[in-house]
Amino acid sequence: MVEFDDTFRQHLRELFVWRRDVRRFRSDPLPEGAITRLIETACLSPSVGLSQPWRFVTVDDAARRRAVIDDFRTCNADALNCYSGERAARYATLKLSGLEQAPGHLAVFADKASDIGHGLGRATMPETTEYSVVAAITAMWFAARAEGIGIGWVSILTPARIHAALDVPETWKFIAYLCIGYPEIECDQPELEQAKWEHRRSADEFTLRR
Ligand SMILES: Cc1cc2c(cc1C)N(C[C@H](O)[C@H](O)[C@H](O)COP(=O)(O)O)c1[nH]c(=O)[nH]c(=O)c1N2
Repeated sequence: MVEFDDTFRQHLRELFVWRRDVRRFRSDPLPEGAITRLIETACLSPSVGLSQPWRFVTVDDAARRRAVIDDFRTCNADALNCYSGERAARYATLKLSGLEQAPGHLAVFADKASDIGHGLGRATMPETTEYSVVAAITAMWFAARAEGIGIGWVSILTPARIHAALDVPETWKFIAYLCIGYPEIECDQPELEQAKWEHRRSADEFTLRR
């Protein structure tokens, strides 16, 4: 039996407050085995029917990384073109990935074909496979922060191009591309809030009572 005391709960709350999406990384490498350890923690996450549908691809090959970076550049330029006026000018100032600097690159997929879990919980909601993978990524995000390691989620990418660049099975659905490394700074405010792109709202705004 493990008990968590008030001090632990306070630290846990601080972990939630101080976790950030990191786009600015220091160049020092991650310690040996750090990403493996984070993956092991992620694998403790809940998953529909215990299906464990997460699939991780560590990307070290320079040519594959280059293909991902090139795709990000194309997608980010296209995204900029979707805005106009002051919003476009603000978008152009945002740094939306640390792909060039991050020492670790990790792609995460959901295996839609696996029969682990025997389909439990997925018959009416097949999308719970993807939800399970997102739950694992979130766990990894917090576990990393607890070690002083930053993670940045990059979604300004074309799934088909990531598939091709990484040569993974057809049945794997692309969920996330994560940049991993030590952050340049630590902060308790989202970078997009600092950049005045959007602000955090109170939980009341998102809660209905019935
Ligand atoms: C599914 C998903 C996808 C993305 C993100 C997050 C999530 C959950 N975020 C990070 C996002 O901008 C960030 O979480 C919010 O701005 C809040 O900041 P903190 O995570 O609290 O620092 C993100 N950030 C970024 O710079 N480029 C990106 O492509 C993405 N994509």
